Amino acid sequence: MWNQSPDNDISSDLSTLVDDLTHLDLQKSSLCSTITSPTTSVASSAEVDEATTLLNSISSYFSVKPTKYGGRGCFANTDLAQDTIVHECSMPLSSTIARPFRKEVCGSCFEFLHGKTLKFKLMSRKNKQNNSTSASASDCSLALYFCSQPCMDKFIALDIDDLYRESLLNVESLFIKGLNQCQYDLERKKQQEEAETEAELKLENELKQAKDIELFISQKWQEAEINCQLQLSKLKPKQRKNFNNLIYLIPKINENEYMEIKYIIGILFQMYKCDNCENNKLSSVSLSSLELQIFQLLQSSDVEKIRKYPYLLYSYTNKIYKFLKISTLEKVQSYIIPSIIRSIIGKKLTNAYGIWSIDNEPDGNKELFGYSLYSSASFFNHSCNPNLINIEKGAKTIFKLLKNIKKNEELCINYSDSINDGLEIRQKDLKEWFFDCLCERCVEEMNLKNAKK
Ligand SMILES: C[S@@+](CC[C@H](N)C(=O)[O-])C[C@H]1O[C@@H](n2cnc3c(N)ncnc32)[C@H](O)[C@@H]1O
Repeated sequence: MWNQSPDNDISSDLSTLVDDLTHLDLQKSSLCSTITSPTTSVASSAEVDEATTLLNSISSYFSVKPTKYGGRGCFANTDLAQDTIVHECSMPLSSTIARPFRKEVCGSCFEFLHGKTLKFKLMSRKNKQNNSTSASASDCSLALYFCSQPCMDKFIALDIDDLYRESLLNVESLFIKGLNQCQYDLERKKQQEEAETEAELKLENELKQAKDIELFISQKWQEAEINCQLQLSKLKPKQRKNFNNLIYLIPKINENEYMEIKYIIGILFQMYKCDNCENNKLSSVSLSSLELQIFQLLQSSDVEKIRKYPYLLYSYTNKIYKFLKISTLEKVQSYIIPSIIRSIIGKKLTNAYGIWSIDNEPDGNKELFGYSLYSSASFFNHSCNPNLINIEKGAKTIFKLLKNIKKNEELCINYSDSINDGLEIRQKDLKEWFFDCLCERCVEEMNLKNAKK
């Protein structure tokens, strides 16, 4: 779904500087250390038990268990009646809105008022501090938008020391600065674009030739870390604090990358919050802490995605990672290490839910505003004959049974827009989630097709 090619823009080719990847001294917070690399996790039996307990705390209506076609799914604990609400998430762990809709879709409840600019604006508190490290410091026009005062208040209440607000405004400001920079210096823009295309193609070719693609991807992430550290090490600690010295190191990002960075910042903020909030008995903190623990158990699909869209490796490592590493506020810096950012991106790929306009557009078209991640709602598999539906009510999402269900039956939603189509179209559509659909309906139709041959 998020597969458009990134723009060609600023980058420096420092990939040859990497000699020894093992000498990285990476700091990890308590939460970071429990997030394993997306490809190299070997769980102990105690960890497996802990994970099972956690997954089974999601709902009393179902248990998360292995499916016969691979991976995990949700299975009814008892017979259940149609219309039972088997799961409910009050808000996502993180969400992101596409840039064109940032003033029109509420930052709290995702309300969209037919394209009207929302009235409630939250600006940076750092506007008056000229020497701040925040990029949003001098730009009063930057804001986060909400549909109502309660929505804005809710956002403020969930924030800590304005960290989330300032981080999001930082991204906005840097995105705009990147656009403006190119506008004024067309020659530089052209050169940068050419250099970037070249670096991207080089990486794609190397990727195609790599014997071990997973190892290659891991190495590129480590190189990205080293490159960032190298660039930053050229600045004195005092210089690093002045945002104007950093701005030229920050890659220009495209709109997909902008959206992804905002989603990542949301997760990083939740990590910071859970690690640092003194009063973690607050219901909002304990709720996100649970969702965050479940988040660690989600399936990651970055290798499959990069295999299909090789240009994304460049986007992830040389743009998104670099942008985060150089621009992100100090408090979340310790979370910006390859394993964490890679894992956040990888887990989004097959687990995020689209944020859509409600189905009442005059022409019947739904518009995609962005995406959100609800960890505890990420274990429902797809079926072309679903027995469960997810209903979005603002930022809240509920899961309701479409049929009566027998004990041990799998609860499945519909991921695609093509369940009314034939087998081939459905299978092609679902390939975007990197799987061959093995739901009962597909298996039956495949068997029928094979019998006719
Ligand atoms: C949101 S996750 C669902 C939970 C996942 N099975 C797990 O173990 O984490 C989506 C992924 O589950 C698998 N999946 C979902 N529905 C499937 C189906 N009908 N047939 C085969 N695999 C499916 C695919 O790997 C897909 O990318």
